Amino acid sequence: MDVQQAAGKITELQTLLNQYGYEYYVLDQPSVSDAEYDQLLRELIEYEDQFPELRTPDSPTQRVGGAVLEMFEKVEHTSPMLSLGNAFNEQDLRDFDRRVRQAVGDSISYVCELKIDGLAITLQYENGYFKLGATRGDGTIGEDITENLKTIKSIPLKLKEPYTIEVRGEAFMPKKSFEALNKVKEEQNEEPFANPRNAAAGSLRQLDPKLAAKRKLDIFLYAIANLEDIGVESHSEGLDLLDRLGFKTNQERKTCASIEEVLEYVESWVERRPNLAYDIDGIVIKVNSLQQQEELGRTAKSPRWSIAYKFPAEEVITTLLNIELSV
Ligand SMILES: CC(C)(CNC(=O)c1ccc(Oc2ccccc2)cc1)c1ccc2c(N)nc(N)nc2n1
Repeated sequence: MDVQQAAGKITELQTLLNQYGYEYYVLDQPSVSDAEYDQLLRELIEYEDQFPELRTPDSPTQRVGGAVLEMFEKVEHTSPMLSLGNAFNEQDLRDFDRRVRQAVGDSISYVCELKIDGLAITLQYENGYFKLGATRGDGTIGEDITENLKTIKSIPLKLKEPYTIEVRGEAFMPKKSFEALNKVKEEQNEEPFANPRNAAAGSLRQLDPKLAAKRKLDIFLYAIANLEDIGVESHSEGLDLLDRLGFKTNQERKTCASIEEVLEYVESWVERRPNLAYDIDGIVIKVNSLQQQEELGRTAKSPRWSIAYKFPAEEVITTLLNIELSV
């Protein structure tokens, strides 16, 4: 086979495998069996080994490529990775709503999102290609963990449109992956992880990407950092754009027209939380209109247009139950 024919075959396999990977890891709607996917991937690896000049950065074979690192390089975020103020009860949420309405008037729409219990990360794309991924760090300086993030199959190596965009999200370990990992650790007499968040943090801190790849991490994206470059009017429009570009966003989000609706949404998740495939530690509420976000502004650390409602920590409930049972 000459290089022209190989180029055609490689492009066809890369496109097919990236589409199958998107359906499986982002949409959770696989259209082919694992066996068929693995067979096509083996074929692509063979072609790329024969014609290495035809290997491209977005090829699915490039996900677990990185060498073992000595350390992680520091990286300065183009815009700060802000943190969220907390609300612990209904009154805190009503106070937040009152502050918002005093500042921007009464025609408000909120977006409610699950607060995934993982690690905040940022992903930078240039003309649609994944360039760099980093941890939050102190909000201004993080660590470059690009090679480890490439092993997360739901992170696209190439977007569906050639955007230059920086997105923020939460990397996490699904509950099933956490239980399987701890089972192996116990079998090997190793210290198990206390919770999926610690397991995800430990996995992303691995200097060898091959170890990170084994940890089956996942991600939900929840913000665009360079909104001024992207022409959207609302936060929910921004999230729909992320879906269109091929990112994985959390589909449980809900646009609410009032704080009453927000309170109902929060209440509904107290019961539904145990059935989720991943841990959440709260609900994030954001003012939807970007113009109103601008008017509300931010403090040095966090936006005034968003707040995180935190569920009571579960261990507190268990402890209280134990005390009650023991008396
Ligand atoms: C709202 C924001 C803080 C992200 N937004 C930002 O980090 C951010 C960063 C610069 C911004 O604007 C600036 C641009 C340039 C300079 C300064 C600020 C605006 C928002 C946030 C934080 C944590 C979240 C979480 N755990 N779960 C969900 N679901 N959403 C979350 N959202």
